[in-house]
Amino acid sequence: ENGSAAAIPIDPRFDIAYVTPVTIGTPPQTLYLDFDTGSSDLWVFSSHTPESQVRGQRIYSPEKSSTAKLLAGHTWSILYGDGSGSLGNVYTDNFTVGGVTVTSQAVQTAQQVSYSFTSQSEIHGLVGLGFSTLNTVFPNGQLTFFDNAKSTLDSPVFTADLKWKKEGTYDFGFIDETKYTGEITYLPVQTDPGYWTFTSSGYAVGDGAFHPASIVGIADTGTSLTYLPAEVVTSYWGQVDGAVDSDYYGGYVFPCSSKLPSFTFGVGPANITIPASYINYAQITEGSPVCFGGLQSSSWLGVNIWGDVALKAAFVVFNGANPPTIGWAKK
Ligand SMILES: O=C(Cc1ccccc1)Nn1cnc2ccccc21
Repeated sequence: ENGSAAAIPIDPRFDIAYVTPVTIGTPPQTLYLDFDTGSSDLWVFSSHTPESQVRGQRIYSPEKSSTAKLLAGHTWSILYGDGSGSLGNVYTDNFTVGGVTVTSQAVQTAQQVSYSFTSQSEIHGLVGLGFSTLNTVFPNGQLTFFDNAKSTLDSPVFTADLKWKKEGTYDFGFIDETKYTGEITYLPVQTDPGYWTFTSSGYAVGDGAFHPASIVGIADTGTSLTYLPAEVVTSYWGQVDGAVDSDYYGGYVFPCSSKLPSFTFGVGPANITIPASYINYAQITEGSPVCFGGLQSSSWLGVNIWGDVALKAAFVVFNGANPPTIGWAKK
């Protein structure tokens, strides 16, 4: 059975993250979760999360679900690249998103969450859509929702149609031709260690010359911004008067009044252009004349990340066939 679900920005001012409604258990408990191709744990705020760490989030209570089963002796603990993290124990239960149901999905219940999760009341947990090799459940790693659902889908794919400051969609099992223009360019995916890793064929700043290059990076719906090699972001921000890479603000900032160039990245023989407006990410604080860039250096990360700033400029196909591929189309 195929499905389609909304990807809703959690903040109307800028696209920090997107959440998608899911139901867990019997009777169904509805939570809004961050679908994240950059990790592979499905975890939720729960009745096991200390009240001091819950601030407005909806919680999953397995004890109120007649279909919940404790996965005895299993625990999990995850640390994300931005330093946030969570840990807890594991149940299996019915899990439905956009009409696609997995009857025995591993649902990781949080017994601890870091402050950055406590502080974001609109995110009630995560659904990892990376490869299941990254799952942190011990002693037996669990399968992602997509890996469990794959065999019931018409096609082993899901697509991301994220939008700038608007609601987009995740589709499961089919490719909606009305959501993109032209052709989809498919690229090989490196599945080790478990991210959707692909190689971009280069970049251009604004209307400037295209620079052929091999930029290996991950397509990560769980990361807000896009982090690329220093030489790429330096040539981009070099075109913006007053832009500086600020230690104080932790990245490239620029005068909000600046006219930014667009940014184009190669996908095989094709390319995707990120409009300047997506790269004018946000004012440092409400009303500030200083703005934070959506394109940042990856040099301190050790990995290039095509986050939401890039993904929302395209229609992206995550093809879970063997071998997996990733498809990019304009829209
Ligand atoms: O952890 C990262 C990569 C990152 C972002 C920003 C700075 C350094 C590294 N993204 N991510 C992917 N899924 C996530 C889930 C929660 C938090 C971050 C998440």
